[in-house]
Amino acid sequence: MAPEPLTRQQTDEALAALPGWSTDGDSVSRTYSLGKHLPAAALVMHVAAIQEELNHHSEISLGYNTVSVTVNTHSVGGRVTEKDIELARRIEEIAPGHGAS
Ligand SMILES: C[C@H](O)[C@H](O)[C@H]1CNC2=NC(N)=NC(=O)C2=N1
Repeated sequence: MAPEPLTRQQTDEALAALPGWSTDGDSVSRTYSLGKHLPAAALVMHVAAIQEELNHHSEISLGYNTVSVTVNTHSVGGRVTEKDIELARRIEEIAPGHGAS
């Protein structure tokens, strides 16, 4: 069953517990800074593994020492759902271990 889109207020409330994450109303996103390129690339791989586990996938981009993640739920027409918040929470759990801030 497809998840229900969150209202903007529900999204804002969920992101209040996820510092650094923001929303434009249609997706949630965060950019992480890391010291160097390879640790940033390692974070991308770790996020990719989590995404496969959750079967929920972000747009993720790798810079020299940055990783940017943007996600919404395609199956409900590109709206924010609890699945996006769950992915954001999971990324927050592992990002500090990569030296990301
Ligand atoms: C068939 C497969 O389960 C779907 O395409 C999954 C895969 N990953 C997904 N990722 C995101 N962000 N939204 C989806 O609706 C989605 N659906």
